Amino acid sequence: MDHFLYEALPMRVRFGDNSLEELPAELGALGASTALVLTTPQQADLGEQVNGLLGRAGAGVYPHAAMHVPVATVTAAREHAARVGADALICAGGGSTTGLGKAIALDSDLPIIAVPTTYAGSEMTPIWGMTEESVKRTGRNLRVLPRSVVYDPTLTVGLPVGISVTSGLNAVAHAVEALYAPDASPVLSLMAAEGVAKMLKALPRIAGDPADATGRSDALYAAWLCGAVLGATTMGLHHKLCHILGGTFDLPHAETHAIVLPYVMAFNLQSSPDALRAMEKATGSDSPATAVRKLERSLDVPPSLAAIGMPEDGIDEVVRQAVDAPYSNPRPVTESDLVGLLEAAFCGSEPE
Ligand SMILES: NC(=O)C1=CN([C@@H]2O[C@H](COP(=O)(O)OP(=O)(O)OC[C@H]3O[C@@H](n4cnc5c(N)ncnc54)[C@H](O)[C@@H]3O)[C@@H](O)[C@H]2O)C=CC1
Ligand SMILES: O=C(O)/C=C\C(=O)CC(=O)O
Repeated sequence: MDHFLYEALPMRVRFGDNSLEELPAELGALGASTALVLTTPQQADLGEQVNGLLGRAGAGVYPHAAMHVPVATVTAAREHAARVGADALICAGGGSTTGLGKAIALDSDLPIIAVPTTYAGSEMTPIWGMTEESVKRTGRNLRVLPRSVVYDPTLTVGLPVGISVTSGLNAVAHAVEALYAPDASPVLSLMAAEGVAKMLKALPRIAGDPADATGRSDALYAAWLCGAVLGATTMGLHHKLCHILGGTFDLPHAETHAIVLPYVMAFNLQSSPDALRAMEKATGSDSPATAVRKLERSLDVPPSLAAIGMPEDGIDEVVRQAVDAPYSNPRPVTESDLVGLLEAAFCGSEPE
């Protein structure tokens, strides 16, 4: 057995269809009396539903969460939470909504209950992120870790197939990087491999029928596993590139992850035999990067970074930022490696 350190994160999870109804009990378990519900503008109706469920404990809905957590949005949200006297936050939505709650909690210590409706996995991590002047900063702090997570697969049925697929691949990316992280451990690797296998099986089911109950439940369970391993390990090259791409060009988070993933897998897995073996098993292929890319093409994931709006002359800037402040990685990364990888992802050529 390897030598490793495993640190469990303190958190409660409720999982299952209609578990949203158990939200008031979760708020009670926190000892909170007034919760502000955060959503994106697109999910304001869900916010109203959640606020209604809370009865007198509902402090209203703040429907202004935005992708990549702009600092100006955080400042306004913090002021609003203080104004309404909230002593807890409910984040009902995807990673953007959880991210806004975390940014508020970073300064205020307000406890968070997350009700995830995508597969991003932020609800399982102490990682926060904020974007200012086109630069995304991230950090880790246990203050932002949700105290409780309510996973209700019925809330994901309306997630459009396109976002379901790319969000699921965002989750897979967390697991891939956890498999070769410097702080990987056997327990986390089991969770990561199971998360990948379950997610890759669930996505075609969801694409075939967005209301498929097994597909939705398995995908959300996989998202939990993948988010948990992201929260417990150090991110590598893949996440670094996606954070730069998202922050610098305001590219959509999940699509960016989905597009970049097979290229980083092709680059990194050969340097980590254990991760390679786990991914071969999880994908059922002796070429996991090709298998993931093939699945993406069959599920209509945008084929390239160019297709989601990255400017071609942006590659140099991404390389500069990635070299300036690298994340840990199993394989040493040179500038010319990065240029090659980004050019391939930009054009959508086959990952080598
Ligand atoms: N800190 C962390 O550990 C992590 C943070 N993130 C952050 O999360 C953000 C991206 O989150 P995502 O979940 O990919 O996207 P998102 O939260 O921006 O959601 C994408 C869109 O889908 C809508 N939506 C969400 N769930 C829906 C549902 N069930 N039905 C219909 N519409 C729905 C949202 O309202 C939004 O318009 C990024 O800022 C990223 O950095 C992502 C992963 C981990
Ligand atoms: O890139 C990811 O999916 C994981 C972490 C983050 O997005 C960090 C953040 O909250 O910005």
